[in-house]
Amino acid sequence: MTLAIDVSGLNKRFGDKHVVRDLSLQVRQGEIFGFLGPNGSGKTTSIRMLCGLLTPDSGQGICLGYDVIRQSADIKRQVGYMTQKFSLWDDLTIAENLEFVARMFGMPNRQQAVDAALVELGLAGRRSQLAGTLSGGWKQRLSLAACLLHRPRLLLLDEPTAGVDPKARRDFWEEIHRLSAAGITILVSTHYMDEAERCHRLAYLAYGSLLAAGTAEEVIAAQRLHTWVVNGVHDPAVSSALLALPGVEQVATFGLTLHVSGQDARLLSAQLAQFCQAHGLNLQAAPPSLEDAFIHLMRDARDPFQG
Ligand SMILES: Nc1ncnc2c1ncn2[C@@H]1O[C@H](COP(=O)(O)OP(=O)(O)OP(=O)(O)O)[C@@H](O)[C@H]1O
Repeated sequence: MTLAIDVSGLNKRFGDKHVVRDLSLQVRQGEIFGFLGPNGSGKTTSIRMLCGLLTPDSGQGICLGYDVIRQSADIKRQVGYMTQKFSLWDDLTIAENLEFVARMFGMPNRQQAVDAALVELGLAGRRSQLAGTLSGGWKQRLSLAACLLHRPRLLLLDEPTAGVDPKARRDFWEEIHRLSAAGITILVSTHYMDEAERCHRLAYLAYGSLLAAGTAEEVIAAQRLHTWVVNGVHDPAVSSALLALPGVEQVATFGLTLHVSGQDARLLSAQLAQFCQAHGLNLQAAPPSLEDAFIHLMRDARDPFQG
């Protein structure tokens, strides 16, 4: 197993805000590693520190064989960064956008690299289309092609599929898995559970601290939750009534079903059975989901800026 990233004790402050606290993390080469957590939890800041785009205030580590503090310029050359916003030129065609980026990187054999990227990302048929006229999914594909032009070994994707339809998202993830299989390491920040489940491993951050890391299965198992699903709930008052029962630690609503979780399996099942029988509700045991695990993780996390 080769590690692409191995860092420990990374910290970053902006003014008096401690945005990333003692981050220690290992990412394997060729792995798709997801970063999840609420807005402002430090995902982007962490990712940028890991790959030399931002200097940590303290800490140490290696990325792609280079020191994250002293050799950040060497790391940056090997990184492709796809930001949240489409940042190419609307009034250039797809091919012109890629040619422009290739020139900015000072790449030799520019035309060849652009033609290869167009074919690899399925953009060849649209090479003369203006970028501004593309749908969200195609724009995202063009952004990906642009950040792969210089053949990076590490790819950073910052909420890459926000606002993109489900079919385009699925296609995009197929592409990401193809790149990972070719040995490119991929760090991706996301708020989507289905994307989190497509990552090989993930980290959950809240208020700058790493609360959990591992495969989705490991993150779920570490919470030691037992979950029951209560079906056909139309009355919002049911949720608060359930939350007040002994043994119930959290209730999450998914449409007309409620996921009720706690760590004490016997107490939880006895209380729920009694409640559901009394209220004529259907009750089924279910494996806890990643979202249940994340909600549980957040229960004990405190926002230091809110006191
Ligand atoms: N350059 C900066 N200067 C000052 N504060 C910053 C800077 N960059 C980020 N922050 C602050 O650091 C905190 C963490 O931001 P970051 O973008 O890393 O979070 P995030 O988890 O990626 O959030 P989101 O999910 O909203 O993208 C936020 O409070 C943000 O306002």
